[in-house]
Amino acid sequence: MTVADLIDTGAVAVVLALALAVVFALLARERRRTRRLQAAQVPPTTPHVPATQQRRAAIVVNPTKFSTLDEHSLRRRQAYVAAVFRSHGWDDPLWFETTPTEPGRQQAQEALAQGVDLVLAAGGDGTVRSVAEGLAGTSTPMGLLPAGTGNLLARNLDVPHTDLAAALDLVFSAQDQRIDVGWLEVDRTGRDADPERHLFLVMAGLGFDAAMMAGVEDRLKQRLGYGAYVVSGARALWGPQAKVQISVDGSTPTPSRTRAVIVGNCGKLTKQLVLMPDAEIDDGVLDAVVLSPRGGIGWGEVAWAIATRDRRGQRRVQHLRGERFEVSCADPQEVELDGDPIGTAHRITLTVDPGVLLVRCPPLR
Ligand SMILES: Nc1ncnc2c1ncn2[C@@H]1O[C@H](COP(=O)(O)OP(=O)(O)OP(=O)(O)O)[C@@H](O)[C@H]1O
Repeated sequence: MTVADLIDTGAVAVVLALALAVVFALLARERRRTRRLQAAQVPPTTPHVPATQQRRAAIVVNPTKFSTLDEHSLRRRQAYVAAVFRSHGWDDPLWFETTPTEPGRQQAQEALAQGVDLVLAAGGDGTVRSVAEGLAGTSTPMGLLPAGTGNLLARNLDVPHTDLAAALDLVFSAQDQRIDVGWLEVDRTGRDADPERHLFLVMAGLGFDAAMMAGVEDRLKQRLGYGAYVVSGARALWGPQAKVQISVDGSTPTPSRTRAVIVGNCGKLTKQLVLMPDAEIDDGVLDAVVLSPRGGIGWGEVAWAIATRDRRGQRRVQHLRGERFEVSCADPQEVELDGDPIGTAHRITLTVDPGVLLVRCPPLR
């Protein structure tokens, strides 16, 4: 064996050793995590609370968000959640499953009819939004057990979105906060006599961001999680500008050529990425951002304005505030509701309903 062969063999051995070290470190971390989770899933002891004083929660679950769990793991998780409620002196929760046509509102209303003290939405932002439709205007609070990809409301309210035990802890330690809800009216043809009306909690809008959401394929979302939005966003960046007219609180519509009009009840996309730095979920107004980049440099300016949380706005990024936004467009544009694409429309109207939803979450500020 020559010296070169020895060096080659040595280098291969070092690389293999490093690769093995990484694999073992990852396995050890995974084992520690599993042990921690199993420890956390030991049912805690139950205090005695007379049955007549016991409170009860309902949990509205989107089963598609747990489809990777087998029947046994699903039952174990349900048993763990019930044990946590009992350990706090609550009755076993009532469980409701969503369906494609009844994604949460009806289940929340059924839970209300049964007199529950709290309704937890266990799913993504679509489930949360629909449960909120059932609870808005009532005195029953909504809690979150986030199980989606974006979990935008949970991120905005600082509710843990990757740790079931921490999200459950919050149910028993946090206070109820009043938040605003937004309403989106969708006129698909520009002449709809009876436009669809949807509640939103985070943001709704049309253009680039909606096209990006519409472009996220479910398979990619399962494989890449949040990364799927990045892939779709990269594809949607190069679409044409849309001719829109924007009216705020009844003002004369202002024409503009834009890539996106996004109206927010709150403004965070992730902890670091804040699209509307002034948006507060309990201030009784909506914030909006109008993005009008042209070409790569324009997108660079938009990215810089968002990354630096620029509040003043500039020619490519305009910030607006108001209680009622009307946006109409010459050609139909993709519309998005809390991160979910809902098809195209010629005109959307967005309004705010201040403080009508109680949410159990950390203090808002
Ligand atoms: N039992 C069910 N079977 C199939 N689809 C369902 C069922 N229940 C609800 N859905 C659909 O799930 C969607 C709502 O999903 P959800 O909001 O929980 O996650 P998401 O919006 O996909 O979240 P994310 O994008 O963050 O993962 C709705 O389109 C609803 O019709």
